[in-house]
Formats: sequence, structure tokens, C-alpha cells
Amino acid sequence: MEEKCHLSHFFSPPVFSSAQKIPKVAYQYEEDRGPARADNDVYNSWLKSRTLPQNTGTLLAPGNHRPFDHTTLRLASRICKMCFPDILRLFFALHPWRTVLMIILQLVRGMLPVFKGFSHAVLIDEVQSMITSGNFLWLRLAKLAATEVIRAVLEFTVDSIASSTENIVHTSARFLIEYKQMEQRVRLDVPTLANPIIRDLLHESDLFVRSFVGGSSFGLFSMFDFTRVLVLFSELVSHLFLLSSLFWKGTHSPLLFLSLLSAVLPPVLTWLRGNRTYSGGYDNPQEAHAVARQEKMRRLAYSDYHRSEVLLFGLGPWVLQSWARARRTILGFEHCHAADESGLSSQFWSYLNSTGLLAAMQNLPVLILLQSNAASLGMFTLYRSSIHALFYTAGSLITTLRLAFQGVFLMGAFCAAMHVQPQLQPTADKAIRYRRCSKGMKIELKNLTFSYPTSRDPVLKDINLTIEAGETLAIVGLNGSGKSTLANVLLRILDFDSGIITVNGLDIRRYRPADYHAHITSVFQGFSKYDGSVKENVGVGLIQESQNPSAVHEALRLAGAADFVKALPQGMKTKLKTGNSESSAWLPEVPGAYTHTRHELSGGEWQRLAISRALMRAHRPEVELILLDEPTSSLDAHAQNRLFNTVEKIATSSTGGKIKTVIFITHRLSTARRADKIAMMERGRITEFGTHEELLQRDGAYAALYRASV
Ligand SMILES: Nc1ncnc2c1ncn2[C@@H]1O[C@H](COP(=O)(O)OP(=O)(O)OP(=O)(O)O)[C@@H](O)[C@H]1O
Repeated sequence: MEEKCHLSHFFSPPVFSSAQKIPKVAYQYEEDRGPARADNDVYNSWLKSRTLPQNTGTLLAPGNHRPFDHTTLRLASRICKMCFPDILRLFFALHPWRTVLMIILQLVRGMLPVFKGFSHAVLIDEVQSMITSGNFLWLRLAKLAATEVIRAVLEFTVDSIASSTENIVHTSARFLIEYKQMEQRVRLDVPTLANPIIRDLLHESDLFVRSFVGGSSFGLFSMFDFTRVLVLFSELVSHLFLLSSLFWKGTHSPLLFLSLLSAVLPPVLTWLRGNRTYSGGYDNPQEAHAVARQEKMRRLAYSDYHRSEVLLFGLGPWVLQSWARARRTILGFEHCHAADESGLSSQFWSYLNSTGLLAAMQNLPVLILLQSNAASLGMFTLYRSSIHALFYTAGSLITTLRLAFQGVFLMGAFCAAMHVQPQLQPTADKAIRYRRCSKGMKIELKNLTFSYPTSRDPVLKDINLTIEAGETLAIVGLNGSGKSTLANVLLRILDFDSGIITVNGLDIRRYRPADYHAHITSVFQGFSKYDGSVKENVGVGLIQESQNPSAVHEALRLAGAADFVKALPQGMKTKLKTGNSESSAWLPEVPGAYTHTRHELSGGEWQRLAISRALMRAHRPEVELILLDEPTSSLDAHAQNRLFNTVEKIATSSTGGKIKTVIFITHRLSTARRADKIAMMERGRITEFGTHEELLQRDGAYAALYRASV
């Protein structure tokens, strides 16, 4: 650790250790919402503020403080110019008059301490003159006391009105900002969220929102603190005014200058000392890595979800050792930070600050003034209290402005994030409404290629495939051949790199994903287990029917889940234990708490619920595609057959014609043969395509796989 201290990691800026890949489509703008250029500028300024000149190609980790230099100051002012009016307009629209009142009251609030000091000084002067003159008037004293009480009542009233107005404005602002954040999240799709820069943008946008919730408790500057700046500013100005008025008579401007210097110097010294490091994050990638590792190991140790594997594989000692290593590294860094804080130069500044030198300096002007005739005890008290208040106000203002400087970049992230367009969303001029076909969905793929952002080679290569409306297609192949990826591309969860997909004759990229998804139902291979009841788990398949018990029951019946659900302690209302809920690992293990009131399901039972969810909407006339990715991997042979009979029935009209296209991915070739066509996938390509009989006759990879499976 000694060596690390010497390496002075602490002054090196916190950056991502691995270079971030700048994504192919970094940012799209909302075309129909104002000038895209301004949004583009905010985004670019935000991104530039994270770029370190001395570390070309690397970016500051999200949440970390920007260096205070000429370039970042310019960027901050650009962001302010573009974002601040928008944000103010947003909040101002909530409570226009209350906001104005709040601002006025904050300005008045800032002047109150000066009035108080002045009132006290007058009181002291009066008492002093009464004592020195020997003419002690009780009535005069009572009048002065009454004036002071009235002043206090007025101060209290202004303060109360200011606080209640502030509360109302803040509560609404908090709701609005959180709502905007939620809105941001729910509209973004998988490819957009896979973009690391967008993830960082959202992270900083979240910090901006969090600053509203915590009221700066995270050391973040929120818009609420803007009002604090107003109070501090008005307080500072009123103290300055008061102090200058004390020195007006006579030529005492050097004294005034000395007073101000002695008051403002300590916070400036503190600021200079504090400005040498970037705070607000982990200074070093190694430290950040250790913190992440420590957290990961702690989760492993606590998590019920991982408990069985931790026990079975004997991971206990490894978890403990890894945690201890990470913890030791962190403690080492903490020790270094502490050593740095108590370094010689740092100690010197603190010492200078804490010596009586500056305090003594503050007394000099008043000692000189006391020689003059104008001097009084009240003036002396007023001077002392005012100079102290000036001292603290200047310090608070500098700290607040420093936070505000960092807050500007978080605000920039929030503004830019508001305009990020989901990658899969077509632009307004290209978007078309979904074209329906009464016989199901016709899908054509031509030369389709796709790669994940992290993959070296394409996962789907040159795929050509036609699925006729109403046809049933089975996709088979070895593990990792790209079946689920192809399904996700067809479902428009993932985009593709090149080639074309047409749905009912039109380019899939021109459909709005939400519009397209309304015509599909699906069971994903890694389906979700929702933290809720059976009814909630199934109901999400068709939200408008989720509260209808008979609709949920029918879906359960079709998926063969009705019997086991009936046997659950509270039937459809039984709360389920998902097992993957990290939150449950942190909740206290007390009788009646989370884990004890929830019911565990088997893998097959969960799968039946996922199928029920898909079947909630499968029968709807607008649904033209049913895509099932290994829907029966945990089901027994009877259940599997029943499910395919059900799906076949749903896909067929009462007159016997096909009305829905069905695609299913399976490793069970006995079910694949039920399909009209089979596509055999190998290493990202469709190598064989045809009916079961045709593929057997061909005696290729499918035939070999089929023979191995039976
Ligand atoms: N999110 C991801 N990021 C990067 N690579 C991925 C991702 N998901 C899958 N892959 C890779 O893409 C390839 C195809 O995976 P996919 O899940 O599509 O295969 P599969 O045929 O469905 O396999 P299985 O039969 O095991 O379900 C694999 O090599 C896998 O490692």
C-alpha cells in the first residue's frame, strides 16, 4: 500500500480501465420535438465533459466530478444556456405564482439575518446609552423589546410561508422529475440500452433525479439548491451592504477591504485545498474494481438464489477470500486517501485556517474604528456578527457553487436523455402502420446478418428464409447456433446489421415496435418471473384483461396450469417466490416477512405460467404470430403434446383455415416434425430448410440430429 501512496493514484482521474467502444448508432434525436441541433449540442457537450485531454480515448466514469478548468467551464456554460431555460420552464409551469413567491421569499429570507443583527445592535446601543447617561427608562426598554418581538414574529411568518411554499413546489417538482425519469426508461429498447454511452448518460440522468429526492444528501446539486444560492447570495449582499454602511462615514475604505479579505480568505483557502482532487467517485480503476468485487461477493454470501450452488460447489471459502482481498484493497485505498488528506501541505492550509491569525485580522478594523466618535457597543456587535456571517455565507456559497458546477453536467445528462430516441423506433417520416393479413403473418428474410455489440463474428450470417402466412415453422439446431437470437430479431427486440426483413410485404424497420408487438405473442427462452401473484404473472400477457379472473383462468387452463394453481394455498392469488429477486436476499428473515409468505414453484410450473401469459392474448384476432422459444423444455411429453394441440387450435379458424403464423424453437425433434417447415441452424446459418420428410431424405445434419434424438 505504501507503494500505491507514492504512485499518487489519488490525483489521477477516475476513468474506465477498459476503453469504451463508441457504438455504431450513438444517438438519435426526436425529429418531431423542436430543433434537434440543440439536443445534439447538449449531448455532445456532456460527452466532451467526460473526455480527459491527457487521456485521449478514455472517459470519466459516470458520476465522477469534472475537473475545474477552462474547457469544462465553457462546456458547463453551454449546457446551462441550452438546458436551464427548459428545466425552469418545466418547473415554472407546475406552480407559476407559487414559484415566483418562493423566489421572492428566498431573497427576503436571505436579508433576515442582517435585520436581526441591526435590531440587536440598536437594542444594545439604547441600553448602553441609558446606562451611561444614568437615565434608565423602563417604558423605552419595553418598547424596544416589543419591537424585537414583532421583528421575530415577522421573521417566523416569512420563514413559515417560505417553507410551506417551498414544500409544495418541491413536492410537485420531485414528482414531475421522477415521472420524466420513468418515462425515459420505459420507452427505451434493448439495443439502445446496450449502448454503453447511453447507459452512462442514463446513469448521470438518474443522479440528477436522485438529487431531488435526497435534497443534496448525496452531495449532488439539485434544482432545489438553486433557491439556496438565492438565499446565500441575498445574505451575502445584505451583509456587504451593512458592513460598508459602517465604514461610510470617514475614509475607511482600506478598513472595509481588510475586513472583507479576512472574512473571505478562509473559505477561499479551503476551496483551493479542496479543488485539487476530483471527488464523488472512486479515484482509481483498481479501487472501483475492488468495490465492485466486494459487493459481488457480499451478494453471493447473502443471496438465497445462489445458496444451493454456493454450497454444492463449496464456494464459501472462495467467496470469503475474494471478499477479504477486495476489502483489504479498499481499506488500503482509504488509508492512502486519509494520508493524503493529512499530508504536509494539507496540514499547513488547515493550520493557517485554524490559527487565530485571521480572526485577529478581523478585529483590527473595529479596534481602529473604536478610536473614532462614531463607535458604539451595538456597532461593535453588529460588525462582529456580520463579519462572521459573511465568513460562513461566502464559504457556503463557494461550496454550493462548486456542487452546482458538477450538477450542471448531471442536468445536461438529464436533458440529453430526454431526447434519446429508441434505436428501433422509425423516424416520423418513415413510420407506417402495421399492415394486417387475415391469414397470419408473412415474414421474409433476405441476406440477414446480425452481431451482438460484444461479439467478434456475426451470430447470424446471411439468413434467407420465407415463412408464409399461417405456416408453422420449427427452428432446430445445436446449442449456440443462433436460434434464440433469430427469434429476438424477428420479435424486433434486437435490430439487425444488414439484409432485410419484410412483414406482410413491408420493411419491418418501418413499423413502430409497439405497433408490431401488438400483433405478436411469445414465450421467451429466458422468460420473466415477476415478483407477484400467479394472477399477476399471467395477467401481464394482456394488461386490459389482467384483472379478469375468468380470462386468467382460461389462459391457465389452455397451458395445462389450472390444476396446480388450484392446489396452491391461495389459488391464483398466491404470491410467488421468484428466486432471482436480489431484493429478497436483503430482507430480514423474520416469520411472516417476504420469503416466508411466498410460494416456490418448480421449473415446469413456472414454464406453464409463462405459456399461460403468452396464451392470454394468443386468441385475439389482431395477434398474427405466435413465437415460442423452447416452450416445453421443462414439460413432460403429455404436457408438450397438449400445448402443441392447443396452439394449433388457436392458429386455426372455425372453418379450418389457418389464421396465425406459428414459429417454435425446439430441441425435441419429435415435436419439430409437427411443423409445416423446419429450418436447421448451424453456426448462425440456415443450412437446411424443408419438411420433415424432405430433410430426412436429404440425410444431412437434421437427419443425423433426428436419428440421435430417437
Ligand atoms: N447477449 C448476448 N451478447 C453476446 N453474445 C450473445 C448474447 N446472447 C447470445 N450470444 C451468443 O450468440 C450465439 C447464439 O446464441 P443463441 O442463444 O441465439 O443460441 P441458441 O441456438 O438459441 O442456443 P440454445 O440452443 O443453447 O438456446 C452464442 O454463441 C452466444 O454465445
